[in-house]
Amino acid sequence: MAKQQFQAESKRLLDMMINSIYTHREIFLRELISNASDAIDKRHFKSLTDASLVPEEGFEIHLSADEDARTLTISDNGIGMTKEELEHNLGTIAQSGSLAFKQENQTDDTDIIGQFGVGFYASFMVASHVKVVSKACGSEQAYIWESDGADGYTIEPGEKDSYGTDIILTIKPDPEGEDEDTYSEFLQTYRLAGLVRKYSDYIRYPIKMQMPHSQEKPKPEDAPEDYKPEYETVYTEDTLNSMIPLWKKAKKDITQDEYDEFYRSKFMDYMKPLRTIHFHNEGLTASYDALLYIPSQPPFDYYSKDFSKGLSLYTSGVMIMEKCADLLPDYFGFVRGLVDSSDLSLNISREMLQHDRQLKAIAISLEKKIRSELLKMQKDEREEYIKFWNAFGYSIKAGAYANYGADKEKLRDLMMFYSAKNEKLITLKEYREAMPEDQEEIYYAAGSSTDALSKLPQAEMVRKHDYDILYLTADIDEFIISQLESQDDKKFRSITAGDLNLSSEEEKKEAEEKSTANRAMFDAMKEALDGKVKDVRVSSRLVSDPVCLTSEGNLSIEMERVLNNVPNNGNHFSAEKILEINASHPIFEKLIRLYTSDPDKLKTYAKLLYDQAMLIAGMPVEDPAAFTQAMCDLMAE
Ligand SMILES: Nc1ncnc2c1ncn2[C@@H]1O[C@H](COP(=O)(O)OP(=O)(O)OP(=O)(O)O)[C@@H](O)[C@H]1O
Repeated sequence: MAKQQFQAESKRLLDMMINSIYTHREIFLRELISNASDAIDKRHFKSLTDASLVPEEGFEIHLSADEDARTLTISDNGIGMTKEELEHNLGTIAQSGSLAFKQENQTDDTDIIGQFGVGFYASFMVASHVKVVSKACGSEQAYIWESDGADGYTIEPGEKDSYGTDIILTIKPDPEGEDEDTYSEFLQTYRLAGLVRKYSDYIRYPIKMQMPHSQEKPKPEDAPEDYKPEYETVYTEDTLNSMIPLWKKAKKDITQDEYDEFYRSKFMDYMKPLRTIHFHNEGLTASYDALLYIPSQPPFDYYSKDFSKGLSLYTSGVMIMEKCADLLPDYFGFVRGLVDSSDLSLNISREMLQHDRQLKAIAISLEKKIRSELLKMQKDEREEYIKFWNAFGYSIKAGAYANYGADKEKLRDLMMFYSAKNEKLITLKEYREAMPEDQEEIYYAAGSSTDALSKLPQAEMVRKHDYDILYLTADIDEFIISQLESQDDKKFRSITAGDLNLSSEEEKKEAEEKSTANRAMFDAMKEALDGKVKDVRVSSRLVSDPVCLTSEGNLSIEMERVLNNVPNNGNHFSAEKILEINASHPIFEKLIRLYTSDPDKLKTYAKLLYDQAMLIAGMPVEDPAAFTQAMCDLMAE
């Protein structure tokens, strides 16, 4: 048969595949074994309705290596491939028959691994020639697919006794002159057995291979007195994988490396997980094993609507749902892993599962466990927890804010905010516990960065009292804080809103008197600001800075900025702003003088002071050109 060309894109892909997708060429074996396991899963699935498809010998995968011929064969008694399937699945890279099978059969009732349609081609990283002999279940005829790599493949009729597939790799010759990085290792039984244990230990079907063992020869009857035992190599067919899924093994028998490797291969993450949570739960409605991971970073689409959360759901080691969303609340949507419960019926349909009482009970206990593990991490491994918080804190905060704060109490203790005093993230409880006796409220300031917030004029008075301030730098923070209202009886209070009650009665009285005495001047300034502020007055909170903006009412200046920045938002939000002037700053005397001598200039001063206060508050100046012009005019005087 004439050689067929891979599709043009496939050629390029194949080249990429061989040279760049995988860093370790040894993973070709994992890919081929996964394919074999998928193929058996498919036959297994079909055999549920057609008993004739159950193989007499049982489902199994076989490996055999021939060092002389330099061939490695991976055989399975799975579903096999027809001529068309060989053409379609192996002639087009990125064509996954396994994905199609799942879609056609509308089933998740299998543990099928393949989905991308690229794994098979990893063979070419180690093989110069690949031969696939396959006989599809129910077919009379077997077919042979052969290829040397990028220049194409052939398909011819062939001979095969039983259903299934043999993949025969001709292992590349070792490069001359190099003693490392050889290919021959992939012909050595111990190396192959090691790879199976490393990558494919949890494959549910036995992976068998003839393994050499050294055995003492029987002692001859006429053995001399000084007879020394002799040994010979015998071969036995061994099962290489433990088959017990990783999560079914005892925790003490699993190393962190094994957990990590399982995570990486199952969830396609090249980073190690931040935390592994493996536990068994005995429940009233359902008992289960769970193996959960907290990734070290969010997947690229985590904060988009394309992301779908969920845990794999197994019943007795068989996956019945790849991503069961109901097992995780949205705010813990970053958790990856699986749950295995033999209490769920195998025949249960997906629709039924979604409303299942057992499933709900599992979800509730999973949530509790995740929360308590996170709190444990927060307490005992703060550094790790900060990593977690930086990666997924937004998810927790959004969860606390969603649904009018329905879940906020569950999430409160997990939250962290930046403490000005400690110069690091702390919990609300920690803030509360460290509060001095005389501190009435929990202070916070919201803005774009901790640096900008530390320079807020309003912060000086709070710091003078030696009170801590939480710097809220994420857009959502202030909304959450207002939803949380208080922490252990102490209310949250923005340092830029309302009266902080931090000045003495005397100071307050003095400020009020000065405001009243200069009412006419302040009204003139307010008028010059044309509705931008609700009032101009003498400040009782400023220490050395000349001006600041504060707000009254529920909307803060920072909230105004956040809300107005929401795209396609038809409304314009406006906080009730107060321009506060420091009466002990020389500018105050100047304003008084201008009020009588040059009322027009007072207007310019009012606008400039307002713009400056806006800038300090991290807000844009409305008319930068006018602002600059007024500044320059003043400078030129
Ligand atoms: N041993 C096999 N028996 C039956 N079909 C197979 C076998 N190996 C591969 N196939 C078919 O070839 C397809 C392509 O395999 P390939 O390994 O390239 O991709 P995949 O397994 O679908 O996805 P992934 O890239 O995620 O592993 C599979 O989906 C499957 O339909």
